[in-house]
Amino acid sequence: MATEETLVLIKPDGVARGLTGAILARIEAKGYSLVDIRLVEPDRDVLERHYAEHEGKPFYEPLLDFMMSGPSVAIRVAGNRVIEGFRSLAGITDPTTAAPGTIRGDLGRDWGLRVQQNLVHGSDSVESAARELDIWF
Ligand SMILES: Nc1ncnc2c1ncn2[C@@H]1O[C@@H]2COP(=O)(O)O[C@H]2[C@H]1O
Repeated sequence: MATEETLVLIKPDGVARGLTGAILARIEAKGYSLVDIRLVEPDRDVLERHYAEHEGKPFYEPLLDFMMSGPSVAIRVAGNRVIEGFRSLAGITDPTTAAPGTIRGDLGRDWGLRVQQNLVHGSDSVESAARELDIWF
């Protein structure tokens, strides 16, 4: 089976809180490879493409504002079954109830804002990974 690739984003909250190193360490400790990495300040066009499926949802505009509030780190990560593996490592969307042991469960919480600041993003399928890697790299 060909090695899979996924897009991981360390979102502005993770970068601003100085958690980039801790999050990268978890990805590496799990045994995945960092293939490419860049610090990005995405414009609205990039985010509209990335979050197209969420357009019209109540959190859409707050989400785009949040994602433009500071730099993110975009990482191309490779490994066998890395798409589901990273999502397991990240934990569920809501950082308050994400399981301890996961990135969101250990390092995140709800700050009472209109958007869930949940530290990381990981592609959810082979198709999404290809599409998102093309947007960010
Ligand atoms: N119900 C929600 N309320 C606020 N923000 C949300 C909600 N659901 C998803 N999000 C945010 O929208 C993002 C969409 O995908 P992400 O994996 O980047 O992480 C999600 C959260 O940051």
